[in-house]
Amino acid sequence: MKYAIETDSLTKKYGDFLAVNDLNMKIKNKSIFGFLGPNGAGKTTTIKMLTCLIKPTSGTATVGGYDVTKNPNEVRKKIGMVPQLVSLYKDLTAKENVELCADYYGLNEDEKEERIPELMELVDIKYAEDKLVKQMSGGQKQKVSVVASLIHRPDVLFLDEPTIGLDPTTKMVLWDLIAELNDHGHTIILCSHDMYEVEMLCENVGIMNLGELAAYDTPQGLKDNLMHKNELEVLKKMESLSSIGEFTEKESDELKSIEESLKHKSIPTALFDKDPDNHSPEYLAEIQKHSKEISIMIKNMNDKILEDIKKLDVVYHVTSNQTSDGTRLTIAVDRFAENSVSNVIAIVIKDDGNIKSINTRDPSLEDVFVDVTSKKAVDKTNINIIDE
Ligand SMILES: Nc1ncnc2c1ncn2[C@@H]1O[C@H](COP(=O)(O)OP(=O)(O)OP(=O)(O)O)[C@@H](O)[C@H]1O
Repeated sequence: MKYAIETDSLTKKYGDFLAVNDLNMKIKNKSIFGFLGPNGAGKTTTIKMLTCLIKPTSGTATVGGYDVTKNPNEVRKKIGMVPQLVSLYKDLTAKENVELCADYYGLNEDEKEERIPELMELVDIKYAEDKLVKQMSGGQKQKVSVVASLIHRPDVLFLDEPTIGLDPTTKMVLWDLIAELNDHGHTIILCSHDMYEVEMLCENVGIMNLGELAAYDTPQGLKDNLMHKNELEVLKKMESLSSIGEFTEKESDELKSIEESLKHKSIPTALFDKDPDNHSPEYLAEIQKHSKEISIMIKNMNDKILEDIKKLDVVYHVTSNQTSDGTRLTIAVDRFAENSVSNVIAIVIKDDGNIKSINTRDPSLEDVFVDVTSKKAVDKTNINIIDE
């Protein structure tokens, strides 16, 4: 079998609302597949159809070679699911939870005796098998969940944000585990908002947006497709007051404390870089008095630069963030358009010479995600909830 999962025009409507629209997707057997998309994109609805929790409105899907509508019981034997919110019995021990799951799948005593310790060893949770779930940490519970989901040796394992909320070390242990499970021949469907996790683990990635499969490729293939976009990052120093031209400069020892107090008010602070030791108390008092106006003036300057940059037809999008040491402009420009980068830089320099650094970088999976999902959702506030 080449594909663990194949969908054919798979569609789900909640009332009139199309949650999944005509999904055609193939997931290679024994691969790790990253399933991405913004909140509400339709991932969970798709997974629910593939795991036979809800029925498609139209279209079909096969999982492990079985049709989800015609042979749901066969599909259920082929799959395991680790939900986002761990669903274990809190008053039972880890081992008791796993045994319950084994009973659900009809394993006999010999099978239980063989598989439970084996899996507990594999995910390194055997040491805590007699601990009550309510006394376990998030990472320990997640591992018990994984053991429970694997007890019937499913071909296809669905993991819904398996590492959310875990510390970096436990995350790495789970990443190793996911790779190891894949080495053991399990196909893994990984829903995650962690781009690093997806990029590191997944052979292929599908990005859902507004109920449709908006992109599907290897992580590198997705990034290559974005190569026409070049990300330009400009870090501007805090503007000096002299560049705004409102105040005179004289010496003062109070400079640092004023700078600090302005910092706490989240107002740009490096207003003093012409000659930092050269400000009079009157001047500094004046700064404090006018700090609100000053920050508005600086914002207006930045807005003007942004407007000028946006007018260039080689620019896809611009964002501006205030950081503790200046303004960070992130500008996506057309890499292949003539002079695209230099035209943008010319505007930034002309309007404001306070440039600290300018860098370009290649697209990341996060850039791909933003690009693919930038189509905005319609207002869905009036949609009725349909119980399934
Ligand atoms: N039972 C339901 N009744 C009505 N609408 C629903 C129902 N379940 C989901 N939806 C809607 O279907 C759309 C897709 O939801 P879904 O849960 O599949 O998204 P998702 O991609 O999993 O999002 P998230 O990342 O937030 O979990 C959303 O707009 C959601 O509001």
